Amino acid sequence: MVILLSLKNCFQLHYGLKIPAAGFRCSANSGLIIQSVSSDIYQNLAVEDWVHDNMTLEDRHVLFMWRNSPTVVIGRHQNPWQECNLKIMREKNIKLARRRSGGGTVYHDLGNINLTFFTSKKKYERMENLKLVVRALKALRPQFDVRATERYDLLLNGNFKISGTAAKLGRTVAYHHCTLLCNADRFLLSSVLKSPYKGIKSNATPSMPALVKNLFEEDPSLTCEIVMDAIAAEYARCHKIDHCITLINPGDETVFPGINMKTKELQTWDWIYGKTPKFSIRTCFNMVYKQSLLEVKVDIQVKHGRIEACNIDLPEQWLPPAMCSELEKNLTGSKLCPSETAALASTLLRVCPQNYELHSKWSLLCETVMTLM
Ligand SMILES: Nc1ncnc2c1ncn2[C@@H]1O[C@H](COP(=O)(O)OC(=O)CCCC[C@@H]2CCSS2)[C@@H](O)[C@H]1O
Repeated sequence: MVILLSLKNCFQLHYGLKIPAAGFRCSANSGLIIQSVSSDIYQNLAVEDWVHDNMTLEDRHVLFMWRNSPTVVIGRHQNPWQECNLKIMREKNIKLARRRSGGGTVYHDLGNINLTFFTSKKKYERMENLKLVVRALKALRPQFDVRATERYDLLLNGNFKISGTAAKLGRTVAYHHCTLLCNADRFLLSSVLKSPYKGIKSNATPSMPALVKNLFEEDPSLTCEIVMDAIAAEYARCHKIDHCITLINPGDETVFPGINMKTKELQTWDWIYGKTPKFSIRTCFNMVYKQSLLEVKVDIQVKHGRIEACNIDLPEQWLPPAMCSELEKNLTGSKLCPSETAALASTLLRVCPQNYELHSKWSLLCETVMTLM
């Protein structure tokens, strides 16, 4: 059963909020199932942050179900340049988000369900949650062969990953969240989760690529709504609560005071790219200029997503060293970001000697450096 309640009523009736909420009353009911009406990753991750930061969950638990428009979600300590193809993502309008939990990189679209299990830190139990999902799927289709692994993935037919897990343990509240691949675009998934950038050295958490499959490849008659309803039913049965899904709007400040600030923070360049652990790129390009081939070596140190040091090595007779140093100097301190580099390159071109050949060589060099971003 799905009901559209204002969460103000719902949370205020059922939950202890740390922040004061007018008319707050706490009922004996100990569990709640909510589903987001938004398919925006930043808003949905903000709901997780909000519940984590504002709710006291002693003896209470919440299941949050949510789906997103096409997005790549990296773990808290990951490097997006190392994990995904940022160029394809920009071309195809696929968002990039950094979540607060650790672990690897996954692809989301409306064919992927996300489940967040909130509990007190004491009651946090990833395997129990995954078993609940397995039971729900078995209740729907008893023939499904879905099992949880030691690393908390769900595998279909023993080989194919359909779910990945990550978690965040706060001081008192914890959450375990996982994906469930139902009918996501597998072609996009594999093309965006391949990094084209070579020569990256970093201590960032690497992902563990796996063979994936969609659950609906086993039974195309299923829909995400049917699956979410089955999971809600099993959650309700286990926690002895009503099988009722409360729809929430993560943009509603009257229900989630302060949530829009959280959403904004998750959208910032400084959070998504700037939180990348320090890394270096050492690579070599072959540039073609007037039918001749020349080699460029690039060595870049990146800290907080910004170029901390940069060395570009190319034949002196091709470009005056002073111009090359000018580019290095200007790149230092700037974001590892193609639009910032493009703006910087066009400013530099305006002040560079009015010589057609030098202009085109410098443009080519800037474009080449931008392919790293
Ligand atoms: N949506 C989805 N579901 C399952 N597996 C996926 C998915 N997308 C990619 N993959 C596969 O998992 C590996 C990465 O596995 P790895 O084990 O490195 O990482 C994870 O599983 C992280 C799960 C995070 C879950 C959060 C829940 C809500 S927000 S994101 C990737 O290379 C693909 O092979």
